[in-house]
Amino acid sequence: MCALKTTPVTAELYDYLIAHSLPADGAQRRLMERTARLGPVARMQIGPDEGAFLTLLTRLMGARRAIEIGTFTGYSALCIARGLAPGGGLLCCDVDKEWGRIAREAWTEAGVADRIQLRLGPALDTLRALAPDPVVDLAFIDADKENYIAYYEELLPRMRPGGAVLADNVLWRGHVVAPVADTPPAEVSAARRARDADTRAIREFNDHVAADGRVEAVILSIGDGVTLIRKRD
Ligand SMILES: C[S@@+](CC[C@H](N)C(=O)[O-])C[C@H]1O[C@@H](n2cnc3c(N)ncnc32)[C@H](O)[C@@H]1O
Repeated sequence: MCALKTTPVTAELYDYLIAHSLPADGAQRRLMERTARLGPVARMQIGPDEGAFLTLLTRLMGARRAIEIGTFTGYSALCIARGLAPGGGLLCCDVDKEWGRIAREAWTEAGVADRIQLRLGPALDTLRALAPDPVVDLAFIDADKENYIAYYEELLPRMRPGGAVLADNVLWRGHVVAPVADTPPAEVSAARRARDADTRAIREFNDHVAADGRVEAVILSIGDGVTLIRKRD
């Protein structure tokens, strides 16, 4: 085991790091408030710290072509769009029309709607329909966990050398290191079975990326864990 060098984040420390990071603008704050009113499902939205990270990384890379898998009400997309180079564009993939409506309203309010295209439908279909050319600068995977490897395998050939794929929830609230039964007892609830299936999918994804010689990657303990994956030159 390695010596633990990561500072555990308390609620107070979390507020502190948000207060000392690139602040959310008015449109981003209003979208977070609008999403919070949806109830427990709002948990799916990334936090403002991860949002600031997405904006800065997009800007640092000078990204012009970006893809997002899993858009929900549009917050992470807004963060990426905010960092795009002039003339850049973001293709968003999701299946939910109502959340897409909220996202489009927020993007319009933020003045970035002209940079974002939302495709409603299974993201794998959307990705497979894209040209195979390696032109994408940045991709963000944050949708159904069982398809993470499939999304990654569709995205990677389309990334430019040096391009970055980011994957969210790779620590899965710590379940990646918790025991998961391969054949759960009959009394285990459907919710628990779904969570275990997602845990297995995330573990397989993490193993897949770590063993992939085409890329170099680091897992960052931001939010629920984000892997930053760079396609080798
Ligand atoms: C965790 S949420 C995304 C949160 C978003 N990135 C944010 O920070 O606000 C996951 C999203 O993936 C979408 N999703 C689930 N399965 C999908 C699929 N097969 N194709 C496209 N989107 C899917 C869901 O509708 C949901 O909006």
